[in-house]
Amino acid sequence: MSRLRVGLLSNPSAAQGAAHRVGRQVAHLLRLAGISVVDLSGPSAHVARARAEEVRDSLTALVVVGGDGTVSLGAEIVADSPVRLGIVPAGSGNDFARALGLPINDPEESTRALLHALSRPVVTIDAIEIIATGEHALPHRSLALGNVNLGFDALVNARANSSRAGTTLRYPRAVMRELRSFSPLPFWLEIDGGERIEMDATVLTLCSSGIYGGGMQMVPGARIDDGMLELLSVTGVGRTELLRFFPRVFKGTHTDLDAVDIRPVRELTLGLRDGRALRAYADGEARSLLPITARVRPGAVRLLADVAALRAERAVDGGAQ
Ligand SMILES: Nc1ncnc2c1ncn2[C@@H]1O[C@H](COP(=O)(O)OP(=O)(O)OP(=O)(O)O)[C@@H](O)[C@H]1O
Repeated sequence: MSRLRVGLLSNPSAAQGAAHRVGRQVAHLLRLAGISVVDLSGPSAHVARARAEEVRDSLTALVVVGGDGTVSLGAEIVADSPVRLGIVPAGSGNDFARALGLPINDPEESTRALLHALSRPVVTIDAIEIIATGEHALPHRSLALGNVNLGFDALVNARANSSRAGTTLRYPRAVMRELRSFSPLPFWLEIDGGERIEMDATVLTLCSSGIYGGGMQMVPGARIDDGMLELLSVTGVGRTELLRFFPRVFKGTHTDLDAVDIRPVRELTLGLRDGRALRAYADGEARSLLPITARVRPGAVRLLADVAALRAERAVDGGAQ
């Protein structure tokens, strides 16, 4: 038996229950490969987190089985520790896994990739720290690995998460419902500690991976390991233009439109000028109400994935298409 000890946290609610079965399969395969596996899954995210935090320092890696929400839960548990974060995509959207180029819907291939990465050099990636800064806000801090949604797509995310529609229809339906009543949001922003500026934006997203919403390539050039974030804003567009804009984001061809601006950012503080209650969403999960500060935490998470090999594979696949 190897001395490697892996904690496995599968989210029984991800992808409407499918992740639990995948978690059991991955645990079995890891054990067959001689890895000591401790199951940290729990009936709630809160219980699973407590179990994982209790044993964290005895682990080589924490493997999370679920979607983007479970990945960010895992990132919060291992951030700033030597424990590596392994990801088995088993959620509905799996956008962060897509950004990494991980195998999707293939537990055996996922396990092979984890075992391979255990013998490869450690790769670190950036995290995004989100802090509530409102005068009356309860102290709240969370981490995300993918993106923080602050505009139209935060409203869409809120609606999609509360929808009973099936996974494929949930997001497009929420887009259509939100579009009916949407008008640009009156933000104030302070970028990298600079002066306060005003911006009426439709879409406003702080990106590390740049991919969300089930494969939307919002910022195609974003990198998860460059110590920077990208602030994407879409301004000056009405509902009809926004409707035309959305299909383009799946190919990432929207970035040359005049309405779209992408700028590198390390830290962003923002709120709404009209004092409306708007909640930020990150990696598909509800976070703090605005105002918030969100900042990059360079190299905060050590990944259990051979990112270089995954990138090379993607380049070959891309070239072959
Ligand atoms: N027992 C549990 N363990 C871990 N997380 C849980 C648990 N029960 C509920 N959750 C919550 O499940 C929610 C959704 O998880 P996740 O994002 O992984 O799946 P998904 O929504 O199907 O996938 P995606 O975000 O990729 O579309 C998260 O808010 C997470 O906190």
